[in-house]
Amino acid sequence: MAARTVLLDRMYVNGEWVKAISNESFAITNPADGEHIASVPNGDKEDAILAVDAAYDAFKKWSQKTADERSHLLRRWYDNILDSKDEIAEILTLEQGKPLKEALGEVTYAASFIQWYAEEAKRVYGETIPASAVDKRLLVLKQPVGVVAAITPWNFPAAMITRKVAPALAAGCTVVIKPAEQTPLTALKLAEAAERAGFPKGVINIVTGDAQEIGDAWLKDSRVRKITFTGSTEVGKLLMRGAADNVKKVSLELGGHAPFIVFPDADIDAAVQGVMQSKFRNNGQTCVCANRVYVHSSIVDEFVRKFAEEAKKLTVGFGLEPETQVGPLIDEQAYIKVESHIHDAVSKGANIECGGRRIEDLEDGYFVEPTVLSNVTEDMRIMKEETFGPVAPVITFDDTEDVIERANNTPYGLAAYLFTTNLKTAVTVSEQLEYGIVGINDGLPAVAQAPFGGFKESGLGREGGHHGIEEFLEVKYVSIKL
Ligand SMILES: NC(=O)C1=CN([C@@H]2O[C@H](COP(=O)(O)OP(=O)(O)OC[C@H]3O[C@@H](n4cnc5c(N)ncnc54)[C@H](OP(=O)(O)O)[C@@H]3O)[C@@H](O)[C@H]2O)C=CC1
Ligand SMILES: O=C(O)CCCC(=O)O
Repeated sequence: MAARTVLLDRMYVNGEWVKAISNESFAITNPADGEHIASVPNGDKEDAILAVDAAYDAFKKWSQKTADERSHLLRRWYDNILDSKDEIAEILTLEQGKPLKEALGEVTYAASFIQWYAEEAKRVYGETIPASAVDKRLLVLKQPVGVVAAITPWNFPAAMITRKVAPALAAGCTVVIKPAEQTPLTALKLAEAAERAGFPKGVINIVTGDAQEIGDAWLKDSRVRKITFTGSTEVGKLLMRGAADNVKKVSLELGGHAPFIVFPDADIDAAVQGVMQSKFRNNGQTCVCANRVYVHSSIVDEFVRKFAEEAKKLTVGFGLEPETQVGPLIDEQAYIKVESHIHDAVSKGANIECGGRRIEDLEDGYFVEPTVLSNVTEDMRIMKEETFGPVAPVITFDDTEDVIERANNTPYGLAAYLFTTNLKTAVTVSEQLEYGIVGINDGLPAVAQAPFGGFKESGLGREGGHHGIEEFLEVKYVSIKL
């Protein structure tokens, strides 16, 4: 495919498009073919601090604006993103690899958070509490926490930003953002759309560059009052430890290891459709995607046959080609993990029902055939670790209590799925799963108006819905003596 160059070589700080103070930059490449598509500033500690200076200054006025004023700007940002959605989606595909149709879906999904929080900005209600003295009045006010630092991953370069930034801005906070090194261009396009909407300078700032330097600078800066992060559990823990030094608030959306359970009474075709959506969305590089497929032994043969038939039909290729349904993995590291999970499973007795190999014709990127494994056992690595790739291990169960225990036997607790036509099974099993999100006969549960987040080591706090804005609000109690 012909090389494409994108002209986005500055980052956005204090309402200006700037280079790094060091004047250094780093290259962004297309994961499909390794082509250079842009260079962006390699920001460091100094750039990170300048961004906080800007956000801290802007906070004074932004937090004093009426909810209507903030709502109006958010709404304009939403409109601008939708007006540019084709351009943003194309850049997203170029830097991230996902098929253009999925990229367009992500841009629309990303915009939906801005639309939702443009409305929710107007519903930050306080409380009055009955006093125990006639001459007292007790009030509870909700106030913005202050400057928020958002650190985001490469798998959803648009939605993971808006899901954090829209509620923060709606609450009256200002933000400094560090996008993933692989996918800063989508973030910069979002900033362009925000600039056109007319946000005051310093309200939204994006610093591209060295993760550790920028992250450390923000952790140490006591003016940053909240860290909100999506990414690996390892980095999430590191940020949580760092945030302890000046007791910042923390929201973490970390790894997952979702069980997908198919009961004997399930509609098998619906379950196959659900697992296809859940497993192969973004090539399996999604923290909520099915990572372990538990199927009742009485229906496993039919399920595996139909699942493998559907997986084989998927067209793998370059995201900008219209027929593509599955793109490349993000990088070599991702491929090494996926390959090792397949290899380990096969060496311990798993059968490859379809896929299982890298696509050699597309050797400039890491393209892996959509893979379904059967005859899987609990001792395989894929049953314990997040794969982040297009591999579905199918394992059998016979007993409901046993499958619940196995599904819960993990440090993760983000999303779980169950397919059944029995109402009692649906209700009782969903209640017992130790997960923040449960899809019942639904492989795609996430929407802007619902809370997204995990139990256990999958994270802290919730994004989306009215819960999402609370993460950016302090509670102030005011006692008035008359
Ligand atoms: N929950 C989820 O949605 C995601 C889960 N993952 C999981 O994590 C694995 C590794 O992916 P990876 O991209 O390395 O995830 P990381 O957690 O390393 O990256 C996520 C974000 O954190 C930043 N970051 C990395 N190190 C630091 C640090 N010391 N201080 C501050 N910020 C930091 C990254 O910056 P930079 O890119 O510049 O390094 C990026 O912006 C995946 O295979 C997957 O299992 C990954 C992405 C998303
Ligand atoms: O992998 C992630 O963290 C993004 C989840 C995408 C979604 O909102 O479903």
